[in-house]
Amino acid sequence: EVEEVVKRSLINFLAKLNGGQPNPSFGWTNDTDPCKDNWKGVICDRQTKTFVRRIYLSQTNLSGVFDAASLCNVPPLAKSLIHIKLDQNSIVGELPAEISNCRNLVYLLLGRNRFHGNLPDALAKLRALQRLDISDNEFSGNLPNLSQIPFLTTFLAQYNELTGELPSFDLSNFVRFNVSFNDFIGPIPVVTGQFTESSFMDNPGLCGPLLKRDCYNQDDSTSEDGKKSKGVSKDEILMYSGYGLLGLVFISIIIYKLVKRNKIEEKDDSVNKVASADDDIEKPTAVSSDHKSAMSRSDLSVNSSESAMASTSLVILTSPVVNGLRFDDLLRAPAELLGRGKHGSLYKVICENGMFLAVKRIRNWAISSSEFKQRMQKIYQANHPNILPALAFYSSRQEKLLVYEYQQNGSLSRFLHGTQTGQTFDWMSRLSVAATIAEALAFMHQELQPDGIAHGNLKSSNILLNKNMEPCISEYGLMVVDDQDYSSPVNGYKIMPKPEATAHNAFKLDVYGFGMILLELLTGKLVQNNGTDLTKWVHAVVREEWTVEVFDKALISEGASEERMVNLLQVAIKCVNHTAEVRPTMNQIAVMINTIKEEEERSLVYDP
Ligand SMILES: Nc1ncnc2c1ncn2[C@@H]1O[C@H](COP(=O)(O)OP(=O)(O)OP(=O)(O)O)[C@@H](O)[C@H]1O
Repeated sequence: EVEEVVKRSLINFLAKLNGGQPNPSFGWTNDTDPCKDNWKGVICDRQTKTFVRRIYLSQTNLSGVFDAASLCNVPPLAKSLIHIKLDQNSIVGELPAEISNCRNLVYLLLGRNRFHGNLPDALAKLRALQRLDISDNEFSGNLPNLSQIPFLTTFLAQYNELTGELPSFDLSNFVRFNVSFNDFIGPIPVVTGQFTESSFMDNPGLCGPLLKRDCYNQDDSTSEDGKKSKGVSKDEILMYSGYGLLGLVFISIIIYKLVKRNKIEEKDDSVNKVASADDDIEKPTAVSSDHKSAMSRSDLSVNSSESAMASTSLVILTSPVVNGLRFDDLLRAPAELLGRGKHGSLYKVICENGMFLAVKRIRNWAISSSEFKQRMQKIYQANHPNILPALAFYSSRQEKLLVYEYQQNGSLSRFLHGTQTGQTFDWMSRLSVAATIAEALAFMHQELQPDGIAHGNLKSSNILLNKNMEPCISEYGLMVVDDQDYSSPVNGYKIMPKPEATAHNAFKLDVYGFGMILLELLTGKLVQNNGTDLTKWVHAVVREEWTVEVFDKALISEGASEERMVNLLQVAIKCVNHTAEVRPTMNQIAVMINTIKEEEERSLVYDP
């Protein structure tokens, strides 16, 4: 059931929208449940029906105020809400700054109402926002810096009284954009492709080639002799390009010298930079994760033209942690290579503010930048607490960078197989880890099924333990599973399913990977064990008869329930079935594991 506090706040929210009166015809009442009792316009998550995802109250004769605080200052609601649609009503008042606490909002549609006043600056903090419609209201003042919102693709603000300059939107990302019929001034953003004058019309102060209004001559449109000046003269262009050329030569010389010096210094320096210029010729050997090298600073690890261009193009997703971080900051920071796989390298990077980041660098991934961005957007929006979110990303044709928070407690693989930990990993903890990962994956699969985005590389080294020792799945969706990936062993697993190229099978491949993680948890054995294949071995042992031999000795000596270990083993065996089609879905798996976990919990309560 939906939490009581959420229910109360929703009822309060609707009463304010309705001019202070509760509206019984909407069915939002104290004695009913928002998710189970058909509250008008309330849509909840499909799986558990316990959290409110969308509020759709378009065209419902609402004429009160939008009390954002009663939605967004209530943490569970603020976290779960992704859509708010209130367009085509007669809502009055301002848009409160509290809206920025609903940080997972993807749609905010407020068009065709009677909102007035300034838009809160905090609106720009809605990092997940994709569609913002404030059109046909009476909003005034300047726009917040909405160009900071990485995935905004629809912005409709026509028919308001907005003033000031437009933020520097990158219109190539937009599907719909309209700021016409306002009082904006200054240059319009660079317009590519589909947008025409109609997106900007009726703003007398706007200028730019599209509007046939020259921005250079806005204030001083006539020269002394009364003729219209043509902006920058030919002579000036020649003069400036001369300076530019000279500058370029000068910079190239400096760079050449620095690179030379840097290379000499690098000879004895075992430190790896996130992007060293000669990375391509480095031998592709994996460096063990406990490789500890002396850190040193290097301020030239990428050619300057790339870094200059890139300094603006790191897309920051979660602002508070990495705000202001630039691509070239990353390249310059001291870094330690943690691993180099078939698909990319992973670096531990120390930021200037002392924060540790993990930066995944993927080269030559044949995916266009816009496709990649869309993919990141989808994953970011799915948003589950046990999926490690990327803090930022960068994409160019040659390489993609993903920035994650570094997890000091390492991976599940290290925890299970590492010798140094000295901590016991008991049965209940293993079962909880399995249940948590299963649930998180089931959630992600459900959210991302329509887009065909599976994890693609699920294994115990991609399950990280956060500071509370809870498992978090990292690198979700960084691998597009294609024919080739199926035919060659991924993850170092010996037995791989036959080539199956559909997106559907990418999800089944995750199920296989999850099954292998279960086997690791149960047996305590490494997946890649000098040719001894874990699934083959497990199958062989199991074929004989159900036997305790397969289980980790630590679990046996702890006295873990054999019955429940066998139950979990059966789930694992279903997951690693050679025929992808007969493997269960992650949702079914999550249910099975939860049942086992509940039985375990009951036994803990009742057993003396
Ligand atoms: N955010 C992170 N914090 C701490 N350690 C991490 C983080 N991400 C990955 N690691 C660890 O760094 C090591 C190297 O990671 P990397 O992703 O390169 O290796 P991999 O998962 O074995 O291979 P690949 O994912 O390329 O198939 C792994 O042991 C992994 O557990």
